[in-house]
Amino acid sequence: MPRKKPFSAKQKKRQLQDKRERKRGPLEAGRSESNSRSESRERGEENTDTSDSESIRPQVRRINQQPHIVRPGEKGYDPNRYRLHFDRDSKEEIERRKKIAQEKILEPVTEAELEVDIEKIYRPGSVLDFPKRPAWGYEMSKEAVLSQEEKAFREYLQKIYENHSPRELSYFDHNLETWRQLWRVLEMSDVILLITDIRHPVLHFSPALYDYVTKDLGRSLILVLNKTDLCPPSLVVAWKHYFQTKFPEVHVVCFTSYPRHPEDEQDPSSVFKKRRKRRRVWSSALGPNQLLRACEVITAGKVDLTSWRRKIERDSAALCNPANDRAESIVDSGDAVLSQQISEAELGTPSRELYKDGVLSIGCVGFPNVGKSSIINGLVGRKIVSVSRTPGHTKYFQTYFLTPTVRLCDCPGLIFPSLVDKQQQLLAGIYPIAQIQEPYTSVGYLSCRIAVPQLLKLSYPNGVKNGWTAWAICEAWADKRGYKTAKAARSDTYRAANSILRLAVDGRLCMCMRPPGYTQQKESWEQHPETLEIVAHIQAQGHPNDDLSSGGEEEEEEISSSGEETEERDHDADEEEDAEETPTPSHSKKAGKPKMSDSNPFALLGEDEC
Ligand SMILES: Nc1nc2c(ncn2[C@@H]2O[C@H](COP(=O)(O)OP(=O)(O)OP(=O)(O)O)[C@@H](O)[C@H]2O)c(=O)[nH]1
Repeated sequence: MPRKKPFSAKQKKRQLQDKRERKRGPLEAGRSESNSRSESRERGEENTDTSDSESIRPQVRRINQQPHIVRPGEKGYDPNRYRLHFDRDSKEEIERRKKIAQEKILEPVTEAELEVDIEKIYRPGSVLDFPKRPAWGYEMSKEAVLSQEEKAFREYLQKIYENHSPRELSYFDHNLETWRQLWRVLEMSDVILLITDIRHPVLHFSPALYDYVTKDLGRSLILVLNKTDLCPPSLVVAWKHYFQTKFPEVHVVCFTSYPRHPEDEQDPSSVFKKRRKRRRVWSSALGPNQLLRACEVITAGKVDLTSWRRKIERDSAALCNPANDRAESIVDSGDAVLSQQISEAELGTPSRELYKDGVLSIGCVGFPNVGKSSIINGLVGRKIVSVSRTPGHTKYFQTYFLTPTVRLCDCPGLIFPSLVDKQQQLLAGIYPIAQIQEPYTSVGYLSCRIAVPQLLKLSYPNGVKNGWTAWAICEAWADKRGYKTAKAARSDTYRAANSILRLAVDGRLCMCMRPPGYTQQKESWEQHPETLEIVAHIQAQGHPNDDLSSGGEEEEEEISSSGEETEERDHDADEEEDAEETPTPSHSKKAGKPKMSDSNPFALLGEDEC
């Protein structure tokens, strides 16, 4: 018998990789075959001195694979087929950007460059559409429906790539399975909540989806400007007006799951503080009342929403009376939230009747990481959906009954194609940071827009005198945090870059985009009656941290070296878990004090909307 040839781990890895590539569809194979193998090598080169480069390489490859679609129960079924999937950059492109990051001295951009117009990035009416489900019916076989969808999806991608070069295109989702989730949510929802992050709302608002929902489906669309705690009230007001003017059929609601005081964002030391979210935080979300009001306007009495109103009143009473245990009050009041698995047959077609069985179905749709799951928790008043700072955490849609007449549906994050700068997308948190192929350009992009070296209190690293490059910022942050490579004990710039990007995505290094003309009219937005009213309201309610000891809603914690290390790992799913283990402090002392969470200051923005 011939002797077995030795087979190294590296060869085995290559063999598995080739096998996976063979399984991929022709479109994907054609596009990425040339650089797929070099990808891991290139990541290796990039991180030869990065201790965790080995573990990152397979992740980087994984995110770029088009999943091989096999049904549950069949051989080769891939439970991770809903993962985010984008086209990837070539090795040459990455090398080019890395060189620039090392050499180019960063210059701050003007304030006006932070302004973004949706027309420029989405080109409404162009091929930058989202894939729509081809017409189907129950008389068609499952195979026929699937193959028709696959064909339509291939054509959709082809059209985009025929009209735009990969360099000008944003990252967008190439995974048909994720779009299928959106189709299901659209088919079963009466109202669509399009959730956006207030720091980059135009990035997250697809005009194609707006048109499809309001015109083709004849449904209502509520735009949620979420995470309003991260941006000054004047900017929230300006964005609200921008969307209402451009998209007249949209209902705008402002929301935050973690209310905080505007003073906090001016405090540079807050960069070094980690906001730890505690169990009771969900009950203090700002916005449920306004969302209810928008739904009341939309349904115009066709659905009985009194159970939702009663729930909000009860939750608010429970919050004002901390002696009540929140969980008990929910169970006692019969508000246990039922999650529901929906079968294909139950979904119905887009033309299904509105408010079927007297139930209002609300579909929560949006980019990854905009806070869809957090909004669901905020509406329910407690954690029912897991939340993570890693985008793409929600993998498949799930429905929950908020009350017997209101059903919520959480959709996985979707990335619509656009022409927005990829760096802006990365800073908006669409891509798992641990899997970014080249993070330095994003650090440079951020540093041209906010004063990163000052905010992080960085000193020039050895040999740097003439100004900051993105690379030097990462080196200085690595030196400050003590990030060293395992092999050569050099400054671990790759890890430092990841750390800076995490701070940006979390909002501790906060970059906010602005609507066109905002800079010129900044003062008038700051003096806008709606802004002044909101500021006065917030100030009258006091600082939310005043009652931290009483409510246990959040706590700011200095980042320690080791603490950040835990955070650096990509396995940060379910960030609430830590907090759940932390005992909730007693809340007897300041129970009577008014809280910011008692009412939503953004409710002042409009009678029926914000
Ligand atoms: N500051 C702030 N952070 C928020 C708010 N809502 C959510 N977040 C944070 O944003 C991150 C993403 O929240 P999720 O609710 O998991 O977002 P998602 O849209 O469901 O994300 P996917 O599962 O990727 O689709 C988490 O780190 C949350 O803590 C908010 O109102 N304010």
